[in-house]
Amino acid sequence: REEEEMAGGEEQQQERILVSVRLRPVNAREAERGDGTEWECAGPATLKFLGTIPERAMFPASYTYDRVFDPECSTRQVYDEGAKEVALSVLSGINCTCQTSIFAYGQTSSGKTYTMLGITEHSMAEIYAYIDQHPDREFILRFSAMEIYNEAVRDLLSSDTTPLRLLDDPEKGTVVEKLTEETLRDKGHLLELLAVCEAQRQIGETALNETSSRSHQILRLTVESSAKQFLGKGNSSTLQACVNFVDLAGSERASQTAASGMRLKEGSHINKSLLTLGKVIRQLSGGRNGHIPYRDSKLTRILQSSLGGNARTAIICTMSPAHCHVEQSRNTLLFANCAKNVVTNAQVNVVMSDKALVKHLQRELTRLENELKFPGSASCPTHAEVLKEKDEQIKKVWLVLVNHFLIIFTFMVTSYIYNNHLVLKYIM
Ligand SMILES: Nc1ncnc2c1ncn2[C@@H]1O[C@H](COP(=O)(O)OP(=O)(O)OP(=O)(O)O)[C@@H](O)[C@H]1O
Repeated sequence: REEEEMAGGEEQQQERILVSVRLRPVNAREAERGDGTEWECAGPATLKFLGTIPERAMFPASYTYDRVFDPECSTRQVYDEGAKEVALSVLSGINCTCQTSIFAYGQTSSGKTYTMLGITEHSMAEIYAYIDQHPDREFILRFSAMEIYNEAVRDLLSSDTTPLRLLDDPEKGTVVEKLTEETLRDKGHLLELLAVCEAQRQIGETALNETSSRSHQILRLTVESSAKQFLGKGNSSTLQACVNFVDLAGSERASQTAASGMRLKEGSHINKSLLTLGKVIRQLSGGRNGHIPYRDSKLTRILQSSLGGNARTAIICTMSPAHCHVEQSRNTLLFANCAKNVVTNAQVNVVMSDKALVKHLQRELTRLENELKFPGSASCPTHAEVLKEKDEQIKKVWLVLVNHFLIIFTFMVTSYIYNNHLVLKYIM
């Protein structure tokens, strides 16, 4: 029955990016400097600028998002109210050709990694809990991980540090060539791989953060599921989806991070790609007119489908409440303001086998023929009208049946041509 309900396949839902802001507590360094708190949460969705500096008077006094979290909020609460809905949509078949993504964005030392670690853990735990509660379905989970360090893409599940190339695939968009994809045995296996990623990621010390992430990290979990009772019978359909957990490197001021040499170079790459991300978001928030500069950075190329189009996305913007970071915090909020105006279209997709589709249509035909033979209800005015209506319905079903045969045939011919002749373009 579940398989039957899935017939028809695709449904579009227009929605906005879910945007929340998390204030972290003042840290020891900021407290030592005697830096006061410049921001407070005035309700569940409003952030207030306390405006203690006269020259900041032109800043907006308050900002509204889907949710704001004060320094006392736990990561669990941030997950529940700012990410869970998006993360778990991976289980309802939001299409894999679109991207379900959760981003952490903010200046260096504002709490992105702290937040994303928790969000990833909670999401994975709930995905596995869901799998345990659905023994009637067969799940296949695959995991991959990459980082973008100094504009080079690196596989975090491989010890080979050779930069990976980006390819333009006509169907999937930008794909990372030769990226390792592990099929997960169980939750323990996933935790092992997460630990490998943590160990492999580029971390460095700056004046603002002892363990500053020097790269953008993208963890990707792909979930495929089918109903067990239909498996191997040729009439099964598969739900496919994937979710990205994106921990961006933080924007930074060289004067504040006291960066020089290697750290300075890293900082300039980070700022450049974040600038492109900002431009893309700004352009998208204006209704996607004109050129959108996705190709100006590896980050925006890889995340293109998460940002516009066929996507479901949550962004958690992290902020320090301290006085010394007001300028950077304001930039973060400007980014958040643009992000909340970006509209995406999530498609719920079911990959249905040809046989399943034909069977479904045949069953519908039989049902209509039976209704015609045994008109059970007296609600129709005349027998002739009933017959005419049923005739029309049968014609329609036949038309749909013929159409689907044509689509399947065209698809098979196109696949044949594609497999034999089409070569992906290689573009770095
Ligand atoms: N909400 C929070 N509650 C308590 N501690 C936090 C919170 N957010 C961040 N921290 C602490 O602040 C420090 C910096 O956090 P984190 O490394 O997550 O920042 P970041 O934004 O990822 O920085 P970078 O961009 O430099 O990598 C860490 O020691 C972290 O434990």
